[in-house]
Amino acid sequence: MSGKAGLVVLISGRGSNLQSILDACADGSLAAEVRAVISNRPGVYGLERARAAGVPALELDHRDFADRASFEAALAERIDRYAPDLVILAGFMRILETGFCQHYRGRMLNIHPSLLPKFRGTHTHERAIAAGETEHGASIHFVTPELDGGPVFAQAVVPVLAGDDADTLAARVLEQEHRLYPQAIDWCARGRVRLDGDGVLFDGEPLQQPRRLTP
Ligand SMILES: Nc1nc2c(c(=O)[nH]1)N[C@@H](CN(C=O)c1ccc(C(=O)N[C@@H](CCC(=O)O)C(=O)O)cc1)CN2
Ligand SMILES: NCC(=O)N[C@@H]1O[C@H](COP(=O)([O-])[O-])[C@@H](O)[C@H]1O
Repeated sequence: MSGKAGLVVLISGRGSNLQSILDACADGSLAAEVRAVISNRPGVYGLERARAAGVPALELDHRDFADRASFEAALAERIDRYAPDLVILAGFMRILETGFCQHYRGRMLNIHPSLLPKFRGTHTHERAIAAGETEHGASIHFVTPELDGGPVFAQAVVPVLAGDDADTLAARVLEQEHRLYPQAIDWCARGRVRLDGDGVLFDGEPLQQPRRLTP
């Protein structure tokens, strides 16, 4: 037993957040090890990142299954072969059904590119600009059946600058995502953050507001 938390990371694309997690595990700033990476989309670059790090890289194409439930049953079976302490969604672009969420309740995290509860769903950067927001950012939350509705316990904030478009804002947020996710996972890996009913305990105390990453 290495004493490190075991992670299985689910992706659907390029995997830059996966890379930040792999790098943090390698430099020791994250007390965890990535035991496997699973993508619902074949051939994505995130799988190359996993292979380059010597981590098992699996493809499970949701389009090969008759329905969402059968895909998720197969996904859970593969995840559970690695007996993870935490399941990490890192750009995993499938809505998960209740049974799957309950199976991993309290040990499945997601990163969302907005300051939840603002801008749940997709196209968050465009929507933040259109809404005239002066601040935007990313959130880490426990995954529950309610899409992007799980308890948020960590956030990173960036300014929305004059002249920003979705791409420039997304790039500014992504830079902070790469700092935020490893820190948030480390808090969970060390038992400092725990799901408590519909809330979160941080060092045993109810968390009233998400912890914000210092700039
Ligand atoms: N039950 C939950 N499932 C998921 C959550 C969650 O909080 N509860 N977080 C998402 C991540 N996510 C945003 O952060 C998100 C992912 C996917 C979608 C979506 O509309 N997916 C479509 C297909 C899109 C595609 O395949 O390109 C779908 O599943 O039909 C919205 C938000 C992960 N899942
Ligand atoms: N709704 C989920 C969602 O939009 N997640 C977002 O997808 C991107 C994945 O990038 P990556 O593959 O480079 O980590 C990240 O910006 C993440 O916040």
